[in-house]
Amino acid sequence: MTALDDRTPVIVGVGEITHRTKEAAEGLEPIELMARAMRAAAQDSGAAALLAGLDSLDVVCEYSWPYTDAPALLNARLGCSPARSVYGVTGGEAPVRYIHEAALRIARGESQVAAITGAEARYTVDAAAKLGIPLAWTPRDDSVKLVRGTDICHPVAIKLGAAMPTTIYPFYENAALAHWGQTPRQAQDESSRLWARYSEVAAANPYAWLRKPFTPEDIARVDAANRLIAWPYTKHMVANPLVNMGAAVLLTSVGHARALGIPEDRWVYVWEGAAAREPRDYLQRDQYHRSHAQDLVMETVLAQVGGDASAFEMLELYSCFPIVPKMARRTLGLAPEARMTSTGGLSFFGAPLNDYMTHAAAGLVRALRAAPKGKAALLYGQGEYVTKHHALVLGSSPPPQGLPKPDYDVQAAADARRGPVPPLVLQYAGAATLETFTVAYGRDGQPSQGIVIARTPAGERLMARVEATDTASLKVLTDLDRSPVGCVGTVTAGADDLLNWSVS
Ligand SMILES: CC(=O)SCCNC(=O)CCNC(=O)[C@H](O)C(C)(C)COP(=O)(O)OP(=O)(O)OC[C@H]1O[C@@H](n2cnc3c(N)ncnc32)[C@H](O)[C@@H]1OP(=O)(O)O
Repeated sequence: MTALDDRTPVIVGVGEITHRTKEAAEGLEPIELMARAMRAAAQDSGAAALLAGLDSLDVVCEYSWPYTDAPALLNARLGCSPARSVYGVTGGEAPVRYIHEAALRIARGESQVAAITGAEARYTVDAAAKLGIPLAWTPRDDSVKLVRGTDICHPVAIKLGAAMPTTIYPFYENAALAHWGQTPRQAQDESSRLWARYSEVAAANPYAWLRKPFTPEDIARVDAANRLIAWPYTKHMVANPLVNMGAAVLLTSVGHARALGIPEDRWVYVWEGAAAREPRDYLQRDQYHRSHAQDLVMETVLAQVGGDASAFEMLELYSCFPIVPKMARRTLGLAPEARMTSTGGLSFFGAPLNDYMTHAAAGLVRALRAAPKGKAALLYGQGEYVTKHHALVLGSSPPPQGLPKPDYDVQAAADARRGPVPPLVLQYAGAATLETFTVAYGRDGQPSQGIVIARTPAGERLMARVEATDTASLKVLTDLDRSPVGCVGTVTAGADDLLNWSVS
Protein backbone atom coordinates (compact mmCIF):
# COMPACT_ATOMS: atom_id res chain seq x y z
CA MET A 1 0.00 0.00 0.00
CA THR A 2 1.37 3.43 -0.94
CA ALA A 3 1.90 5.88 1.94
CA LEU A 4 -0.73 8.59 2.29
CA ASP A 5 0.53 11.92 0.95
CA ASP A 6 0.75 14.50 3.76
CA ARG A 7 -0.91 17.06 1.49
CA THR A 8 -4.08 14.96 1.16
CA PRO A 9 -7.00 17.31 2.03
CA VAL A 10 -9.39 16.25 4.78
CA ILE A 11 -12.48 17.80 6.30
CA VAL A 12 -11.89 17.62 10.03
CA GLY A 13 -14.58 19.76 11.59
CA VAL A 14 -18.21 20.65 10.92
CA GLY A 15 -20.54 22.88 12.90
CA GLU A 16 -24.18 23.89 12.55
CA ILE A 17 -26.61 26.09 14.41
CA THR A 18 -30.36 26.39 13.91
CA HIS A 19 -31.91 29.17 15.98
CA ARG A 20 -35.63 28.47 15.96
CA THR A 21 -36.91 31.40 17.98
CA LYS A 22 -40.18 33.24 17.33
CA GLU A 23 -38.98 36.23 19.34
CA ALA A 24 -37.37 38.85 17.13
CA ALA A 25 -35.52 40.32 20.13
CA GLU A 26 -33.80 36.98 20.77
CA GLY A 27 -32.73 36.52 17.14
CA LEU A 28 -29.04 36.10 16.38
CA GLU A 29 -27.57 38.05 13.48
CA PRO A 30 -25.95 36.09 10.61
CA ILE A 31 -22.38 36.94 11.63
CA GLU A 32 -23.04 35.53 15.12
CA LEU A 33 -24.60 32.39 13.62
CA MET A 34 -21.42 31.98 11.53
CA ALA A 35 -19.15 32.57 14.52
CA ARG A 36 -21.03 29.94 16.56
CA ALA A 37 -20.92 27.46 13.67
CA MET A 38 -17.16 28.05 13.26
CA ARG A 39 -16.49 27.48 16.96
CA ALA A 40 -18.68 24.36 16.86
CA ALA A 41 -16.68 23.08 13.85
CA ALA A 42 -13.38 23.65 15.66
CA GLN A 43 -14.74 21.85 18.71
CA ASP A 44 -15.97 19.02 16.48
CA SER A 45 -12.41 18.52 15.17
CA GLY A 46 -11.14 18.13 18.72
CA ALA A 47 -8.27 20.59 18.01
CA ALA A 48 -8.83 23.95 19.66
CA ALA A 49 -5.71 25.30 17.90
CA LEU A 50 -7.26 24.80 14.47
CA LEU A 51 -8.93 28.23 14.22
CA ALA A 52 -5.81 30.08 15.37
CA GLY A 53 -4.02 28.70 12.32
CA LEU A 54 -6.78 29.55 9.85
CA ASP A 55 -5.22 30.84 6.62
CA SER A 56 -8.19 30.74 4.25
CA LEU A 57 -11.79 31.83 4.84
CA ASP A 58 -14.73 31.73 2.41
CA VAL A 59 -17.91 33.39 3.59
CA VAL A 60 -20.94 32.27 1.60
CA CYS A 61 -22.83 35.19 0.06
CA GLU A 62 -25.54 36.23 2.52
CA TYR A 63 -28.80 38.10 1.82
CA SER A 64 -30.90 38.53 4.95
CA TRP A 65 -28.67 41.15 6.65
CA PRO A 66 -25.96 42.50 4.33
CA TYR A 67 -22.69 43.61 5.94
CA THR A 68 -20.06 45.97 4.55
CA ASP A 69 -17.32 43.36 5.12
CA ALA A 70 -18.60 40.08 6.55
CA PRO A 71 -15.23 38.24 6.51
CA ALA A 72 -13.55 41.06 8.48
CA LEU A 73 -16.38 41.08 11.05
CA LEU A 74 -16.20 37.32 11.45
CA ASN A 75 -12.41 37.28 11.77
CA ALA A 76 -12.64 39.97 14.46
CA ARG A 77 -15.25 37.94 16.37
CA LEU A 78 -13.14 34.79 16.19
CA GLY A 79 -9.74 36.45 16.70
CA CYS A 80 -8.47 35.01 13.40
CA SER A 81 -6.39 36.66 10.69
CA PRO A 82 -6.38 34.40 7.64
CA ALA A 83 -4.19 35.56 4.73
CA ARG A 84 -7.04 34.76 2.34
CA SER A 85 -10.49 36.09 3.35
CA VAL A 86 -13.12 36.07 0.62
CA TYR A 87 -16.79 36.98 0.44
CA GLY A 88 -18.64 34.76 -2.00
CA VAL A 89 -20.76 35.28 -5.06
CA THR A 90 -24.38 34.20 -5.27
CA GLY A 91 -25.28 30.58 -6.05
CA GLY A 92 -26.57 27.56 -4.16
CA GLU A 93 -23.65 25.49 -5.47
CA ALA A 94 -21.09 27.93 -4.03
CA PRO A 95 -20.28 26.07 -0.77
CA VAL A 96 -19.43 22.94 -2.78
CA ARG A 97 -17.07 24.94 -4.99
CA TYR A 98 -15.44 26.60 -1.96
CA ILE A 99 -14.88 23.23 -0.25
CA HIS A 100 -13.48 21.78 -3.49
CA GLU A 101 -11.16 24.72 -4.12
CA ALA A 102 -10.03 24.83 -0.48
CA ALA A 103 -9.11 21.13 -0.81
CA LEU A 104 -7.14 21.82 -4.01
CA ARG A 105 -5.22 24.69 -2.35
CA ILE A 106 -4.36 22.36 0.53
CA ALA A 107 -3.24 19.66 -1.94
CA ARG A 108 -1.01 22.24 -3.70
CA GLY A 109 0.54 23.19 -0.38
CA GLU A 110 -0.84 26.77 -0.56
CA SER A 111 -3.03 26.47 2.54
CA GLN A 112 -2.95 24.57 5.79
CA VAL A 113 -6.29 25.34 7.44
CA ALA A 114 -9.34 26.52 5.48
CA ALA A 115 -12.89 27.37 6.52
CA ILE A 116 -16.14 27.72 4.62
CA THR A 117 -19.02 29.27 6.49
CA GLY A 118 -22.35 30.97 5.92
CA ALA A 119 -25.59 31.90 7.67
CA GLU A 120 -28.96 33.52 7.11
CA ALA A 121 -31.44 34.97 9.61
CA ARG A 122 -34.42 35.79 7.42
CA TYR A 123 -36.95 34.31 9.85
CA THR A 124 -36.00 36.88 12.48
CA VAL A 125 -35.44 39.71 9.99
CA ASP A 126 -38.90 39.26 8.43
CA ALA A 127 -40.62 38.75 11.80
CA ALA A 128 -39.03 41.93 13.20
CA ALA A 129 -39.93 43.91 10.07
CA LYS A 130 -43.57 42.78 10.32
CA LEU A 131 -43.75 43.91 13.95
CA GLY A 132 -41.74 47.08 13.32
CA ILE A 133 -39.13 45.99 15.90
CA PRO A 134 -35.61 47.36 15.25
CA LEU A 135 -32.85 44.73 15.53
CA ALA A 136 -29.89 45.76 17.69
CA TRP A 137 -27.43 44.07 15.36
CA THR A 138 -24.31 45.25 13.52
CA PRO A 139 -25.66 48.00 11.23
CA ARG A 140 -26.77 46.50 7.90
CA ASP A 141 -25.30 47.86 4.69
CA ASP A 142 -27.93 48.03 1.99
CA SER A 143 -25.42 49.43 -0.48
CA VAL A 144 -23.95 45.92 -0.83
CA LYS A 145 -24.86 44.64 -4.30
CA LEU A 146 -26.90 41.43 -4.05
CA VAL A 147 -27.63 39.71 -7.35
CA ARG A 148 -31.35 39.36 -8.06
CA GLY A 149 -33.29 37.71 -10.88
CA THR A 150 -33.73 41.13 -12.44
CA ASP A 151 -29.92 41.32 -12.91
CA ILE A 152 -29.82 37.99 -14.73
CA CYS A 153 -33.01 37.50 -16.72
CA HIS A 154 -34.02 38.89 -20.09
CA PRO A 155 -36.14 42.09 -19.93
CA VAL A 156 -39.15 40.27 -21.38
CA ALA A 157 -38.94 37.64 -18.62
CA ILE A 158 -38.70 40.40 -16.01
CA LYS A 159 -41.71 42.24 -17.48
CA LEU A 160 -43.71 39.01 -17.44
CA GLY A 161 -42.84 38.36 -13.79
CA ALA A 162 -40.71 35.33 -14.65
CA ALA A 163 -37.42 36.32 -13.02
CA MET A 164 -37.91 34.37 -9.76
CA PRO A 165 -36.84 30.79 -9.02
CA THR A 166 -40.44 29.91 -8.14
CA THR A 167 -41.52 30.68 -11.72
CA ILE A 168 -38.44 29.44 -13.60
CA TYR A 169 -38.02 25.93 -12.11
CA PRO A 170 -41.60 25.02 -13.10
CA PHE A 171 -40.58 25.68 -16.74
CA TYR A 172 -38.16 22.74 -16.34
CA GLU A 173 -40.67 20.63 -14.40
CA ASN A 174 -43.39 21.02 -17.05
CA ALA A 175 -41.04 20.49 -20.02
CA ALA A 176 -39.28 17.49 -18.46
CA LEU A 177 -42.40 15.58 -17.45
CA ALA A 178 -43.70 15.86 -21.03
CA HIS A 179 -40.31 14.74 -22.37
CA TRP A 180 -40.30 11.76 -20.02
CA GLY A 181 -43.78 10.77 -21.22
CA GLN A 182 -45.41 11.30 -17.82
CA THR A 183 -48.82 12.79 -17.22
CA PRO A 184 -48.70 15.81 -14.89
CA ARG A 185 -50.44 13.62 -12.29
CA GLN A 186 -47.67 10.99 -12.47
CA ALA A 187 -45.01 13.70 -12.21
CA GLN A 188 -46.77 15.28 -9.22
CA ASP A 189 -46.92 11.86 -7.60
CA GLU A 190 -43.17 11.36 -8.13
CA SER A 191 -42.44 14.83 -6.67
CA SER A 192 -44.62 14.40 -3.61
CA ARG A 193 -43.24 10.92 -2.84
CA LEU A 194 -39.70 12.19 -3.27
CA TRP A 195 -40.40 15.20 -1.05
CA ALA A 196 -42.03 13.00 1.60
CA ARG A 197 -38.74 11.07 1.81
CA TYR A 198 -36.79 14.33 2.11
CA SER A 199 -39.14 15.34 4.96
CA GLU A 200 -38.50 12.03 6.76
CA VAL A 201 -34.77 12.78 6.74
CA ALA A 202 -35.41 16.34 7.98
CA ALA A 203 -37.61 14.98 10.77
CA ALA A 204 -34.63 12.99 12.07
CA ASN A 205 -32.11 15.83 11.65
CA PRO A 206 -31.77 17.90 14.84
CA TYR A 207 -30.70 20.95 12.78
CA ALA A 208 -33.75 20.90 10.47
CA TRP A 209 -36.33 23.70 10.57
CA LEU A 210 -39.41 21.47 10.03
CA ARG A 211 -38.89 18.32 12.06
CA LYS A 212 -42.00 16.43 11.10
CA PRO A 213 -42.49 13.85 8.34
CA PHE A 214 -44.99 14.91 5.68
CA THR A 215 -46.95 12.36 3.66
CA PRO A 216 -47.05 12.64 -0.17
CA GLU A 217 -50.70 13.70 0.26
CA ASP A 218 -49.69 16.52 2.69
CA ILE A 219 -47.23 17.79 0.10
CA ALA A 220 -49.47 17.62 -2.98
CA ARG A 221 -52.83 18.58 -1.44
CA VAL A 222 -53.71 22.20 -2.12
CA ASP A 223 -55.32 23.98 0.83
CA ALA A 224 -55.06 27.24 2.74
CA ALA A 225 -51.85 26.14 4.50
CA ASN A 226 -50.33 24.69 1.33
CA ARG A 227 -51.30 27.04 -1.46
CA LEU A 228 -50.19 26.72 -5.06
CA ILE A 229 -47.16 28.93 -5.67
CA ALA A 230 -46.45 28.30 -9.37
CA TRP A 231 -47.91 25.37 -11.27
CA PRO A 232 -47.43 22.57 -10.38
CA TYR A 233 -45.57 23.45 -7.17
CA THR A 234 -47.31 23.88 -3.84
CA LYS A 235 -45.74 25.77 -0.93
CA HIS A 236 -44.37 22.50 0.51
CA MET A 237 -42.63 21.78 -2.80
CA VAL A 238 -40.61 25.00 -2.80
CA ALA A 239 -37.57 26.00 -0.74
CA ASN A 240 -38.34 27.65 2.61
CA PRO A 241 -36.03 30.67 3.04
CA LEU A 242 -37.65 31.78 6.31
CA VAL A 243 -35.04 30.26 8.62
CA ASN A 244 -32.20 31.25 10.99
CA MET A 245 -29.27 28.93 10.33
CA GLY A 246 -25.48 28.87 10.17
CA ALA A 247 -22.93 26.22 9.21
CA ALA A 248 -19.16 25.83 8.91
CA VAL A 249 -16.74 23.29 7.47
CA LEU A 250 -13.03 23.16 8.36
CA LEU A 251 -10.39 21.51 6.18
CA THR A 252 -6.73 20.81 6.63
CA SER A 253 -4.07 18.44 5.28
CA VAL A 254 -3.44 14.95 6.59
CA GLY A 255 0.02 16.13 7.66
CA HIS A 256 -1.33 19.07 9.65
CA ALA A 257 -4.19 17.02 11.10
CA ARG A 258 -1.59 14.57 12.43
CA ALA A 259 0.56 17.41 13.79
CA LEU A 260 -2.46 18.84 15.66
CA GLY A 261 -3.42 15.41 16.97
CA ILE A 262 -6.81 15.35 15.23
CA PRO A 263 -7.95 11.74 15.50
CA GLU A 264 -8.42 9.88 12.21
CA ASP A 265 -12.04 9.13 13.04
CA ARG A 266 -12.73 12.86 12.43
CA TRP A 267 -11.23 12.83 8.91
CA VAL A 268 -13.36 12.79 5.78
CA TYR A 269 -11.49 12.85 2.49
CA VAL A 270 -12.15 15.03 -0.56
CA TRP A 271 -11.90 12.76 -3.61
CA GLU A 272 -12.85 14.43 -6.88
CA GLY A 273 -15.58 16.52 -8.45
CA ALA A 274 -16.94 18.31 -11.50
CA ALA A 275 -18.58 21.63 -12.39
CA ALA A 276 -20.30 23.26 -15.36
CA ARG A 277 -22.94 25.90 -16.04
CA GLU A 278 -25.82 26.78 -18.32
CA PRO A 279 -26.13 30.15 -20.08
CA ARG A 280 -27.20 32.58 -17.35
CA ASP A 281 -30.17 33.98 -19.30
CA TYR A 282 -32.53 31.02 -19.44
CA LEU A 283 -34.05 32.21 -22.71
CA GLN A 284 -30.64 31.52 -24.28
CA ARG A 285 -30.86 27.76 -23.62
CA ASP A 286 -31.61 25.15 -26.26
CA GLN A 287 -34.45 23.45 -24.31
CA TYR A 288 -35.91 22.99 -20.81
CA HIS A 289 -36.26 19.25 -20.32
CA ARG A 290 -32.67 18.70 -19.24
CA SER A 291 -29.54 20.58 -18.22
CA HIS A 292 -26.46 19.61 -20.23
CA ALA A 293 -24.30 21.06 -17.45
CA GLN A 294 -26.03 18.94 -14.81
CA ASP A 295 -25.83 15.85 -17.04
CA LEU A 296 -22.08 16.25 -17.58
CA VAL A 297 -21.42 16.91 -13.90
CA MET A 298 -23.43 13.82 -12.88
CA GLU A 299 -21.87 11.61 -15.55
CA THR A 300 -18.38 12.75 -14.54
CA VAL A 301 -18.76 12.03 -10.82
CA LEU A 302 -20.43 8.73 -11.67
CA ALA A 303 -17.40 7.76 -13.77
CA GLN A 304 -15.13 8.85 -10.91
CA VAL A 305 -16.65 6.14 -8.67
CA GLY A 306 -16.61 3.44 -11.35
CA GLY A 307 -19.87 4.10 -13.21
CA ASP A 308 -22.38 2.78 -10.67
CA ALA A 309 -24.27 5.18 -8.38
CA SER A 310 -24.64 2.44 -5.77
CA ALA A 311 -21.00 3.32 -4.95
CA PHE A 312 -22.42 6.41 -3.23
CA GLU A 313 -23.20 5.26 0.29
CA MET A 314 -25.15 8.51 0.72
CA LEU A 315 -26.06 11.47 -1.42
CA GLU A 316 -27.16 15.04 -1.24
CA LEU A 317 -28.89 16.00 -4.47
CA TYR A 318 -29.76 19.69 -4.38
CA SER A 319 -33.46 20.17 -3.81
CA CYS A 320 -34.71 23.76 -4.10
CA PHE A 321 -37.57 22.34 -6.23
CA PRO A 322 -38.36 18.68 -7.08
CA ILE A 323 -37.21 18.93 -10.71
CA VAL A 324 -33.53 19.30 -9.72
CA PRO A 325 -33.11 15.91 -7.99
CA LYS A 326 -35.62 14.31 -10.39
CA MET A 327 -33.34 15.16 -13.34
CA ALA A 328 -30.14 14.32 -11.44
CA ARG A 329 -31.31 10.91 -10.26
CA ARG A 330 -32.25 9.90 -13.80
CA THR A 331 -28.76 10.76 -15.06
CA LEU A 332 -27.20 8.87 -12.15
CA GLY A 333 -29.45 5.88 -12.84
CA LEU A 334 -30.92 5.91 -9.32
CA ALA A 335 -34.29 4.30 -8.60
CA PRO A 336 -37.17 6.72 -7.80
CA GLU A 337 -37.24 5.46 -4.21
CA ALA A 338 -33.50 5.96 -3.63
CA ARG A 339 -32.57 8.14 -0.67
CA MET A 340 -31.23 11.35 -2.18
CA THR A 341 -30.58 13.47 0.91
CA SER A 342 -28.78 13.20 4.21
CA THR A 343 -29.98 16.65 5.29
CA GLY A 344 -33.69 16.91 4.56
CA GLY A 345 -33.92 19.27 1.57
CA LEU A 346 -34.55 22.96 1.19
CA SER A 347 -38.30 22.70 1.86
CA PHE A 348 -38.04 20.83 5.18
CA PHE A 349 -34.49 21.20 6.48
CA GLY A 350 -34.78 24.83 5.41
CA ALA A 351 -33.23 27.02 2.75
CA PRO A 352 -30.66 29.45 4.14
CA LEU A 353 -30.30 30.66 0.53
CA ASN A 354 -26.77 30.04 -0.77
CA ASP A 355 -25.71 28.17 2.37
CA TYR A 356 -27.78 24.97 2.32
CA MET A 357 -24.86 23.00 0.87
CA THR A 358 -22.59 23.93 3.81
CA HIS A 359 -25.18 22.21 6.04
CA ALA A 360 -25.38 19.33 3.55
CA ALA A 361 -21.58 18.94 3.70
CA ALA A 362 -21.75 18.87 7.49
CA GLY A 363 -24.45 16.18 7.36
CA LEU A 364 -22.50 14.03 4.90
CA VAL A 365 -19.32 14.37 6.94
CA ARG A 366 -21.08 13.10 10.06
CA ALA A 367 -22.63 10.24 8.08
CA LEU A 368 -19.31 9.26 6.44
CA ARG A 369 -17.52 9.23 9.79
CA ALA A 370 -20.03 6.60 10.89
CA ALA A 371 -19.72 4.63 7.62
CA PRO A 372 -17.35 1.73 6.99
CA LYS A 373 -13.98 2.52 5.36
CA GLY A 374 -13.88 2.90 1.58
CA LYS A 375 -17.33 4.47 1.25
CA ALA A 376 -18.09 7.48 -0.96
CA ALA A 377 -20.74 10.19 -0.72
CA LEU A 378 -21.98 12.65 -3.34
CA LEU A 379 -22.46 16.32 -2.57
CA TYR A 380 -24.25 18.06 -5.46
CA GLY A 381 -25.21 21.73 -5.36
CA GLN A 382 -26.92 23.89 -7.91
CA GLY A 383 -27.15 27.67 -8.23
CA GLU A 384 -29.22 30.46 -9.75
CA TYR A 385 -31.83 29.04 -12.20
CA VAL A 386 -30.66 25.50 -13.06
CA THR A 387 -27.53 27.48 -14.01
CA LYS A 388 -24.48 26.46 -11.96
CA HIS A 389 -23.75 22.84 -11.08
CA HIS A 390 -20.97 21.56 -8.83
CA ALA A 391 -20.57 18.05 -7.46
CA LEU A 392 -17.95 16.70 -5.10
CA VAL A 393 -17.19 13.15 -4.05
CA LEU A 394 -16.25 12.73 -0.38
CA GLY A 395 -14.92 9.50 1.08
CA SER A 396 -14.43 7.72 4.39
CA SER A 397 -10.99 6.54 3.14
CA PRO A 398 -8.18 8.26 1.22
CA PRO A 399 -9.01 9.00 -2.41
CA PRO A 400 -8.26 5.92 -4.55
CA GLN A 401 -6.80 8.14 -7.29
CA GLY A 402 -4.42 10.03 -4.95
CA LEU A 403 -4.53 13.81 -4.58
CA PRO A 404 -7.64 15.44 -6.14
CA LYS A 405 -7.12 16.50 -9.77
CA PRO A 406 -6.84 20.27 -10.25
CA ASP A 407 -9.13 20.46 -13.28
CA TYR A 408 -12.76 19.77 -12.47
CA ASP A 409 -14.30 21.92 -15.20
CA VAL A 410 -16.46 19.92 -17.66
CA GLN A 411 -17.84 23.00 -19.39
CA ALA A 412 -16.53 22.22 -22.89
CA ALA A 413 -18.15 18.78 -22.89
CA ALA A 414 -21.46 20.28 -21.66
CA ASP A 415 -21.37 22.97 -24.34
CA ALA A 416 -20.66 20.37 -27.04
CA ARG A 417 -24.04 18.75 -26.25
CA ARG A 418 -26.07 21.91 -26.80
CA GLY A 419 -28.47 22.11 -29.70
CA PRO A 420 -29.13 25.38 -31.53
CA VAL A 421 -30.69 28.10 -29.38
CA PRO A 422 -33.89 29.41 -31.02
CA PRO A 423 -33.83 33.14 -31.77
CA LEU A 424 -36.07 35.12 -29.42
CA VAL A 425 -38.81 37.26 -30.94
CA LEU A 426 -40.54 40.03 -29.02
CA GLN A 427 -43.20 40.91 -31.59
CA TYR A 428 -45.31 38.21 -33.22
CA ALA A 429 -48.90 37.32 -34.06
CA GLY A 430 -50.17 33.91 -35.09
CA ALA A 431 -49.82 30.27 -34.13
CA ALA A 432 -47.23 29.18 -31.53
CA THR A 433 -46.52 25.75 -30.06
CA LEU A 434 -46.12 25.48 -26.30
CA GLU A 435 -42.52 24.69 -25.31
CA THR A 436 -43.10 25.04 -21.58
CA PHE A 437 -45.10 27.12 -19.11
CA THR A 438 -46.21 27.80 -15.56
CA VAL A 439 -49.17 29.46 -13.87
CA ALA A 440 -48.45 31.91 -11.05
CA TYR A 441 -50.84 32.03 -8.08
CA GLY A 442 -51.65 34.81 -5.63
CA ARG A 443 -51.87 34.45 -1.86
CA ASP A 444 -55.63 33.97 -2.29
CA GLY A 445 -54.93 30.75 -4.21
CA GLN A 446 -56.24 32.19 -7.47
CA PRO A 447 -54.15 32.20 -10.67
CA SER A 448 -52.68 35.65 -11.31
CA GLN A 449 -51.53 34.70 -14.84
CA GLY A 450 -50.02 31.94 -16.95
CA ILE A 451 -46.56 32.40 -18.45
CA VAL A 452 -45.60 30.43 -21.55
CA ILE A 453 -42.51 29.89 -23.64
CA ALA A 454 -43.59 28.95 -27.16
CA ARG A 455 -42.20 28.40 -30.64
CA THR A 456 -43.39 30.01 -33.88
CA PRO A 457 -43.76 27.80 -36.98
CA ALA A 458 -40.35 29.23 -38.07
CA GLY A 459 -38.78 27.83 -34.90
CA GLU A 460 -38.33 31.16 -33.11
CA ARG A 461 -38.95 31.36 -29.35
CA LEU A 462 -41.28 33.81 -27.65
CA MET A 463 -42.55 34.45 -24.16
CA ALA A 464 -46.16 35.36 -23.52
CA ARG A 465 -48.78 35.79 -20.85
CA VAL A 466 -52.01 33.86 -20.42
CA GLU A 467 -54.51 36.28 -18.94
CA ALA A 468 -56.10 35.29 -15.59
CA THR A 469 -59.47 35.80 -17.28
CA ASP A 470 -58.62 33.21 -19.98
CA THR A 471 -60.00 30.34 -17.93
CA ALA A 472 -60.19 27.97 -20.92
CA SER A 473 -56.43 28.26 -21.52
CA LEU A 474 -55.59 28.01 -17.79
CA LYS A 475 -57.73 24.85 -17.62
CA VAL A 476 -55.65 23.29 -20.41
CA LEU A 477 -52.39 24.33 -18.71
CA THR A 478 -53.42 22.79 -15.37
CA ASP A 479 -54.96 19.55 -16.66
CA LEU A 480 -53.43 16.80 -14.50
CA ASP A 481 -54.17 14.09 -17.05
CA ARG A 482 -52.62 15.61 -20.14
CA SER A 483 -49.54 17.76 -20.56
CA PRO A 484 -50.23 20.81 -22.73
CA VAL A 485 -46.61 20.91 -23.96
CA GLY A 486 -46.67 20.68 -27.75
CA CYS A 487 -50.16 22.11 -28.05
CA VAL A 488 -50.65 24.97 -30.52
CA GLY A 489 -52.12 28.28 -29.34
CA THR A 490 -52.60 31.73 -30.79
CA VAL A 491 -50.40 34.70 -29.97
CA THR A 492 -51.82 38.22 -30.04
CA ALA A 493 -50.57 41.61 -28.87
CA GLY A 494 -51.33 42.13 -25.17
CA ALA A 495 -50.90 44.89 -22.60
CA ASP A 496 -47.50 46.52 -21.78
CA ASP A 497 -45.98 45.61 -25.15
CA LEU A 498 -46.17 41.96 -24.13
CA LEU A 499 -47.68 39.05 -26.03
CA ASN A 500 -50.70 36.99 -25.01
CA TRP A 501 -50.98 33.27 -25.70
CA SER A 502 -54.32 31.53 -25.76
CA VAL A 503 -55.47 28.01 -26.58
CA SER A 504 -56.72 28.09 -30.19
C1 LIG B 1 -30.77 27.63 -6.55
C2 LIG B 1 -31.86 27.84 -5.56
O1 LIG B 1 -31.74 27.45 -4.43
S1 LIG B 1 -33.27 28.57 -6.05
C3 LIG B 1 -34.30 28.65 -4.60
C4 LIG B 1 -34.31 30.00 -4.01
N1 LIG B 1 -35.35 30.09 -3.00
C5 LIG B 1 -36.62 30.34 -3.27
O2 LIG B 1 -37.01 30.53 -4.41
C6 LIG B 1 -37.57 30.41 -2.11
C7 LIG B 1 -38.97 30.08 -2.52
N2 LIG B 1 -39.90 30.20 -1.40
C8 LIG B 1 -40.45 31.36 -1.01
O3 LIG B 1 -40.17 32.42 -1.54
C9 LIG B 1 -41.45 31.31 0.15
O4 LIG B 1 -41.37 30.05 0.75
C10 LIG B 1 -42.92 31.53 -0.31
C11 LIG B 1 -43.04 32.90 -0.98
C12 LIG B 1 -43.31 30.47 -1.28
C13 LIG B 1 -43.81 31.48 0.91
O5 LIG B 1 -43.39 32.45 1.82
P1 LIG B 1 -44.44 33.40 2.61
O6 LIG B 1 -45.43 33.96 1.64
O7 LIG B 1 -43.66 34.35 3.41
O8 LIG B 1 -45.13 32.36 3.52
P2 LIG B 1 -46.57 32.49 4.20
O9 LIG B 1 -46.87 33.91 4.56
O10 LIG B 1 -47.56 31.75 3.38
O11 LIG B 1 -46.39 31.63 5.52
C14 LIG B 1 -45.44 31.97 6.48
C15 LIG B 1 -45.15 30.76 7.32
O12 LIG B 1 -44.88 29.65 6.45
C16 LIG B 1 -43.51 29.27 6.59
N3 LIG B 1 -43.00 29.02 5.22
C17 LIG B 1 -42.65 29.90 4.28
N4 LIG B 1 -42.26 29.26 3.17
C18 LIG B 1 -42.39 27.94 3.42
C19 LIG B 1 -42.14 26.78 2.67
N5 LIG B 1 -41.67 26.87 1.39
N6 LIG B 1 -42.38 25.58 3.22
C20 LIG B 1 -42.84 25.50 4.49
N7 LIG B 1 -43.09 26.57 5.28
C21 LIG B 1 -42.87 27.77 4.73
C22 LIG B 1 -42.83 30.43 7.25
O13 LIG B 1 -41.71 30.01 7.99
C23 LIG B 1 -43.90 30.95 8.17
O14 LIG B 1 -43.99 30.09 9.27
P3 LIG B 1 -44.56 30.57 10.71
O15 LIG B 1 -46.04 30.54 10.55
O16 LIG B 1 -44.00 29.58 11.66
O17 LIG B 1 -44.06 31.96 10.96
